[in-house]
Amino acid sequence: MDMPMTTHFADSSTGLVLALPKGRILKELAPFLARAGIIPASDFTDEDSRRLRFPTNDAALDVVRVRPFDVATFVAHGAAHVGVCGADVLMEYDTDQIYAPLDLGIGRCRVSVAEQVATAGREDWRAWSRIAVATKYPNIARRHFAARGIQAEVVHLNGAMELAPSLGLSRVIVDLVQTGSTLKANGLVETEVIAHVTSRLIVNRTALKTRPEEITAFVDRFRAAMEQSA
Ligand SMILES: Nc1ncnc2c1ncn2[C@@H]1O[C@H](COP(=O)(O)OP(=O)(O)OP(=O)(O)O)[C@@H](O)[C@H]1O
Ligand SMILES: O=P(O)(O)OC[C@H]1O[C@H](OP(=O)(O)OP(=O)(O)O)[C@H](O)[C@@H]1O
Repeated sequence: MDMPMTTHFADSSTGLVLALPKGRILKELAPFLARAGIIPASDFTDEDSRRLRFPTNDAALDVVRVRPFDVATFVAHGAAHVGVCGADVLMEYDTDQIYAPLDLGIGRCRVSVAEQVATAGREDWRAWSRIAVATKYPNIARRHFAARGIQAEVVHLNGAMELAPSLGLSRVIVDLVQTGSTLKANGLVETEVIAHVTSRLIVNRTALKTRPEEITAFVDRFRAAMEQSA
């Protein structure tokens, strides 16, 4: 993703900031945090709390709770030193400022192409030079179709992609699929898997260079918590 990359580190006398995604990953992540001995302030899991930054039982670690895509933005800019996000977000964000040392094995799903059951297999769009694609992953979609010599005309949506084909907004969608029930409920069928997705622990590369002991200790703490659950 093209963006000016500014790094905003507080000096190294301040603690680390861990960016976590609100929503479904956070629920799956909770046992890992507990096993890693990270206990955020009690209102962290309170959906009604308006607080966004939370101290933890470790005076050298604060947690911030942000939208899943924004975890990558906070970590890439160094506003957070470490974070957790889906591989889908990393593929879309596509920056060398983020290092992803640990696959947490949670948030398992795939990024796929889907189309209407009614049209699937009738006209082969694979021979077309352009195709309209509804997605919240414009970069992934463009790259995927470009590799097949097809120009993706992206309709950028933030949700409810499944409505797009039946309402004439696009021919196909690129979205996350886990059980397939959302596709099925909306008359769609998965036609190609672009990538398998799990959540990753991510690290800002500059922080890894400037604060190697702290960051390595943090990654090791997470790795140990994962091994305990294996
Ligand atoms: N059905 C699913 N099964 C498993 N993992 C999923 C599924 N949907 C999303 N994920 C993973 O969880 C991450 C966050 O998805 P989630 O649906 O919680 O947020 P979102 O709807 O993308 O966020 P926002 O509120 O910003 O729109 C995704 O980036 C992906 O890695
Ligand atoms: O294959 P399934 O098991 O049906 O899961 C896939 C659905 O999960 C995600 O949506 P989510 O539930 O996160 O809602 P969202 O539209 O708010 O992202 C994704 O965008 C799909 O719509």
